[in-house]
Amino acid sequence: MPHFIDLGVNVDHVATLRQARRGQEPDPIIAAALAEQGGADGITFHLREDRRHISDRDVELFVKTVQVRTNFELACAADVLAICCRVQPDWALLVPESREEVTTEGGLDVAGDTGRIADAIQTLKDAGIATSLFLDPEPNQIEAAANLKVDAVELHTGPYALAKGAAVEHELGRLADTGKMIRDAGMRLHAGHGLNYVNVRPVAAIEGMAELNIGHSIVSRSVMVGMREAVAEMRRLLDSVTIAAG
Ligand SMILES: CC(=O)[C@@H](O)[C@H](O)COP(=O)(O)O
Ligand SMILES: NCC(=O)COP(=O)(O)O
Repeated sequence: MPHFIDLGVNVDHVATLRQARRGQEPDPIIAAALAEQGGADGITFHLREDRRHISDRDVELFVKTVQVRTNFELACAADVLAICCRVQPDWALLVPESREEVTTEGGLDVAGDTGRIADAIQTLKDAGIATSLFLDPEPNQIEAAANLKVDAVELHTGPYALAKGAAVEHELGRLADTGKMIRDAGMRLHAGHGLNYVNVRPVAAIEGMAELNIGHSIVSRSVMVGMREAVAEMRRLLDSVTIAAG
């Protein structure tokens, strides 16, 4: 059966460019509108504790202006959690954060959770926000997520994106195996991190893949061809996988 994959466009790094001069442009709000015109099914944004790119102002405006799904990425930090519950995005994706990291390095350790993640999930649920966890493709993590009854798991595709040679198939296998666990547990299967125009199709072809969240590669392409076209190119790639799946 063909499956139609939602494309979530992460506009964090439009804000990275803006923050390089601490100015007003480029504006991620405008980028999000152009991404929608290019075919985005959702807009993803990560309000980090250090506010290195997306700002509180951006988040307030996204939820007022984005016409497709809003996906608010955050760590289990009380202040950001409170902002998320107040602005009411459609989705919240809990991710790990450390100040020293260049970008997200691994998935949440929900299997080793001492209650902090569970409490954050309940807070989000009480606020009526759909919940997703950013996890490594590890069976114990998926089992722990299923026990917490989250709406989706976003598999961390970073190791796949960095893999070379035979390791690529191994990483794809990990994603497919844990992807089946996620679907069997009744959760939506999402994936993201490090996906680009070259490596995306095998991940998109994983059975039951419902959504891919892609940011850095689309923003990078948009510097050359514009955001609308960069998103449209990625949209065409994902649709070609659906057609091939027939
Ligand atoms: C969880 C993930 O892979 C990204 O959505 C996250 O936003 C990466 O952090 P930066 O956007 O700060 O690189
Ligand atoms: N959750 C992954 C995401 O939103 C985008 O990650 P990347 O494509 O910027 O690596």
